[in-house]
Amino acid sequence: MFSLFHGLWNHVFSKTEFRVLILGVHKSGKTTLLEKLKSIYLKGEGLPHDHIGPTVGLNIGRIEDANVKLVFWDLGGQPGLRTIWEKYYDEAHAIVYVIDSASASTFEDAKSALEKVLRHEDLQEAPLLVFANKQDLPAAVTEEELDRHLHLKEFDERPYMFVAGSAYDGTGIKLGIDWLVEEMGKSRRTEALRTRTDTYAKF
Ligand SMILES: Nc1nc2c(ncn2[C@@H]2O[C@H](COP(=O)(O)OP(=O)(O)OP(=O)(O)O)[C@@H](O)[C@H]2O)c(=O)[nH]1
Ligand SMILES: [Mg+2]
Repeated sequence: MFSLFHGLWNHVFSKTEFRVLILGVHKSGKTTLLEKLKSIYLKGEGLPHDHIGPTVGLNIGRIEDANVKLVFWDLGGQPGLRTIWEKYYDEAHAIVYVIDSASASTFEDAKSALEKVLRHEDLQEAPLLVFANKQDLPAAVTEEELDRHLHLKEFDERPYMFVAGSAYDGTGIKLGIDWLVEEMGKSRRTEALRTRTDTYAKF
């Protein structure tokens, strides 16, 4: 009887947990974004910019919003490390793809790496937030210019949104996360992952 009530209690009151991959080419600002996310949602400090080096392994960040728990996986974006990304696709509910909007010379690489991510069958239907980072720099292009450059609509049907922002000053972050949480809440991918977990739980 206790376990029945316990299960019911958990079902009604526990927060849904979503796993979000933070991807993008090296130096686009993924880890800085993760630290800013933590400082905004956990109201702590987060690592100072000058303490953040290139990521080689995996950084994990956990935050809680009003109704959900979010687990972020931040991976290294150097070319030799991108093969590791796909090990995490199968379990992820959504993707945040970070682009350095002030570095036009990296756009082609960012585009082809993103195309590869979106083509992968383990990430089907995962909502995509493209974070046009470093808007605090004068050279930054707008999210519309970036959208035009990447031509995502031409090959992908999944829900996606471009948000301009800065991992330094925090602009765009809440807007992007609110959108992502809403999309994950109603996405077919979330439904598929939930069904899979329920099936495993029966065995
Ligand atoms: N001006 C500015 N610089 C930023 C911003 N976000 C990150 N940076 C800088 O960009 C550089 C790369 O930042 P990281 O967060 O290490 O980039 P990353 O994408 O995690 O890089 P890898 O781990 O190598 O893939 C650092 O010098 C950061 O301080 C931003 O919003 N504005
Ligand atoms: Mg990093």
